Amino acid sequence: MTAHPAHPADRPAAPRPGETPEAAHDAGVPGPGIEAPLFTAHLEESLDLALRELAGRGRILVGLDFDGVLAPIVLDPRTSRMLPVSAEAVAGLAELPGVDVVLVSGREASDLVALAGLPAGSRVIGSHGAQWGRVVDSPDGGTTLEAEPVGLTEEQARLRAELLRETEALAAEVEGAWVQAKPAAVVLHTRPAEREPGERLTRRVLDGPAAREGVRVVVGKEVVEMAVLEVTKGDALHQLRGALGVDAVLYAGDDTTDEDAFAVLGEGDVSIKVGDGESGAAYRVTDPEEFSAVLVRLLELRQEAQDSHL
Ligand SMILES: O=P(O)(O)OC[C@H]1O[C@H](O[C@H]2O[C@H](CO)[C@@H](O)[C@H](O)[C@H]2O)[C@H](O)[C@@H](O)[C@@H]1O
Repeated sequence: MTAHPAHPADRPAAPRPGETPEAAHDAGVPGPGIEAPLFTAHLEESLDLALRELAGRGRILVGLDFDGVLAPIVLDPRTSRMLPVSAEAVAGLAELPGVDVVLVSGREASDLVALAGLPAGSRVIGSHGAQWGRVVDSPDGGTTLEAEPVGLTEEQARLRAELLRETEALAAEVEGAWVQAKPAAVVLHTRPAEREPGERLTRRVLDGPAAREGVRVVVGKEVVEMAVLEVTKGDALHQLRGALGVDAVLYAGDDTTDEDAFAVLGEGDVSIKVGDGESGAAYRVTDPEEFSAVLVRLLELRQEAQDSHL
């Protein structure tokens, strides 16, 4: 597998001209404590170099989208699971000194924590930036989420209730389509529906409830998110990096909402688009499997950088 630079013009997912196996680094080599991935990925040299530079910085923030990045896309979001290699690499990174890990997702923070099994100390930003939380040790020996509830004004709560009612009424007409209620948003899911009825339904929802004043609309992968709060993953990531005072950030995402996060990154940061589609990210990998090799490589490089400072 090969990682490719992403570009606003959406470069095709083909091997780099002239790339040789010698030029590529074996990113499938596991770091200490990580079992060998079932595949060997060759990260593009420029991505490998960027990861090496990032790993050598003082304090770093690793920001990760969940669906389509850590967990492959599936029909039913309740059955999503992180790839085991990614889960181990994320846990390993979270335990290293000077590394902050944050999951940044459209999902609810509690949902993320339940699905991701993150170690204590990890952070979560759910609902596209509306919910901030932290995984902490719980008295029973496990972990739990510590998070502020999402606060809506009366007007926002009313709008959310109306969006839910209207969207559910429209979705009921299309087999397979369903509606997810989130603390600050309503989401239409069309992945399980037939393609044409699903697309017609998406248009009806965009022209109907989504067009209401005060609704922030994001069209993602077979989803239409209608939020009643003005938040973005980019604002949240920017705010968190400032609060932590980190020296550099890695952010990886696969969907439209992740573009806001890529946009707030700068020199010395690393942005990675996972999968197809236009992107402002600097690098691209093909899928969550290939991205797991990026995480393993970052873990390995950070451990190396740490050892060399001993
Ligand atoms: O920001 P993300 O972590 O990427 O979350 C965005 C949405 O992800 C989920 O939906 C997506 O993944 C589902 C499971 O693979 C898939 O069935 C759906 O079609 C995808 O759009 C989640 O269900 C949404 O709530 C998130 O907003």
